[in-house]
Amino acid sequence: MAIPNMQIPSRQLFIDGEWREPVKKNRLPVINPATEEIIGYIPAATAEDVDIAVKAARRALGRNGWGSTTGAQRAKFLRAIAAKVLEKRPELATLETIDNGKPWFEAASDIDDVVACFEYYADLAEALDSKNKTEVKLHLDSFKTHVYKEPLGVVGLITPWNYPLLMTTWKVAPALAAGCAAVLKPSELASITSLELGEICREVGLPPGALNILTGLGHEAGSPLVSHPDVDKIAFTGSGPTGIKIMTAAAQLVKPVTLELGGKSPIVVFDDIPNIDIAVEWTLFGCFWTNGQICSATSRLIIQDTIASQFLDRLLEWTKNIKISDPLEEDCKLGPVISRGQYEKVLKLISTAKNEGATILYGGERPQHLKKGYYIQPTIITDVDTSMEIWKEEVFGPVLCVKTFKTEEEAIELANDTKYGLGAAILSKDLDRCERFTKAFQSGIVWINCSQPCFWQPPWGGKKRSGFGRELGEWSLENYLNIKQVTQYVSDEPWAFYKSPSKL
Ligand SMILES: NC(=O)c1ccc[n+]([C@@H]2O[C@H](COP(=O)([O-])OP(=O)(O)OC[C@H]3O[C@@H](n4cnc5c(N)ncnc54)[C@H](O)[C@@H]3O)[C@@H](O)[C@H]2O)c1
Ligand SMILES: NCCCC=O
Ligand code: NA
Repeated sequence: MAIPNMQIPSRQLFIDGEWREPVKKNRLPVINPATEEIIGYIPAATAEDVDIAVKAARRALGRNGWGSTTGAQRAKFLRAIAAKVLEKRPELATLETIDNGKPWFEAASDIDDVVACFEYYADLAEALDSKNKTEVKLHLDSFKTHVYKEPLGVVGLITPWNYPLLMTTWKVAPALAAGCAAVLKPSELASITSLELGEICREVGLPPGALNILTGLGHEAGSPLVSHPDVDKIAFTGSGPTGIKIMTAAAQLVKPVTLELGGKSPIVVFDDIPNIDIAVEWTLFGCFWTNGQICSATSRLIIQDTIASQFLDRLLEWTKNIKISDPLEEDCKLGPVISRGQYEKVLKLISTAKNEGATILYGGERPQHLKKGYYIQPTIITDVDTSMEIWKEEVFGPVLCVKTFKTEEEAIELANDTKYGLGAAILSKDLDRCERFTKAFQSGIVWINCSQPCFWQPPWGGKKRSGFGRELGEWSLENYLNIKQVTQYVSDEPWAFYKSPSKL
């Protein structure tokens, strides 16, 4: 398929179903990480815009628009959004690529997941109609109790830059399916496709205020959204430090949050793997996909010592074969990281690893053939000690660190030697061993004989410093529902707790 060339559309904030200029009229530059050039501007929302958007969301819940829809009616809008996204797939993929830097074919695949997600939550929205009032059997006949599942209210959705439209969809689709009204604040480093979702919602006639999109800086737009007294919940995906700020601010209002944070996930490889090339490819994919900017990246390779030398030799051959290029080029498999800040952060982590005594087995620098753009070679670091920063800290770039082990106990200890708990992978022919590791891994996600495949039906999330709450599947719908107990006294007899005055 020919990759379309695109200029990024000039958009405003999307509030109450229309495009509106920010109150302070500020805008932020959009930078293409492959060229370091400014390719456009996005509106910069501030607290004043947040208040306007939250009021629009609240109105949407109250009037005969969004607030009184059935699940079946909401499903129609979600399916219409899915159809429009599919129609615009090539253009959205190109916009994603020039804004985020991921290879075009990866961006296109993300768009496919966006379509599937909206369709999936349309089905769940429809099913909700028969589940939003269910009886709970009691031990007494004098009462009848029902449980109502109703929209939680106005929800604030704050998303990162690594899968811009997909992370937006992971929140917007279930929130709308549940009947909430949403205010979305995408990352200022990659907001373009989220704004295009606003245009798609406008084109399909989503009732005004159901979805509002505010682009802008975290402290100028995200923070006021978290602290706004008329926002009922915050769903956040991003870094640990920001998650702590958000949780602290939300706590002042006893506001519920879900936090999908960072990770430093392990991939444990045993010497009984039936095919070394298959294992090597999963190891590469687990760390270098999405230009290495994956929350669940298995960025710590823990390899059995009996196979380590042979495995690393093969890993090197595969790594040298990765095509690093402008992400709009066919067959690009590694593009630039998102920004100059991320580029410098990743290189600093690599240089610290070297200074602490680790060996840069491969990579660690800008590719020679790419003089512009935030490109970093896929990097493999060995002779790593568990005290080193490279072992402990999330890089969020194409950097794999390696340690060997002799016994299962040692492998499990190394795997769990992290403050995070998002994903974990094990490659072994012995499925009983894989079951033992599945139980031993301190994580929310386990991959067996693979790494990273991510589907919209099962739950996604972690534990420890990777946050809490689960997205995707039916779990995500629950994030946006209020569970209400309704108990009715159905007896004609007096309650008779107090003596009736007539009997005194
Ligand atoms: N667990 C997951 O599913 C998942 C997915 C993607 C990324 N991440 C994590 O996100 C990090 C990288 O993403 P990032 O750089 O965009 O994270 P980030 O924390 O810098 O920003 C995430 C979002 O939060 C906003 N924000 C920043 N400060 C804020 C504040 N004080 N109040 C409210 N909002 C604020 C930003 O504008 C952005 O929209 C990595 O640590 C990665 O592991 C996790
Ligand atoms: N494959 C989706 C991973 C989300 C975190 O980065
Ligand atoms: Na960008």
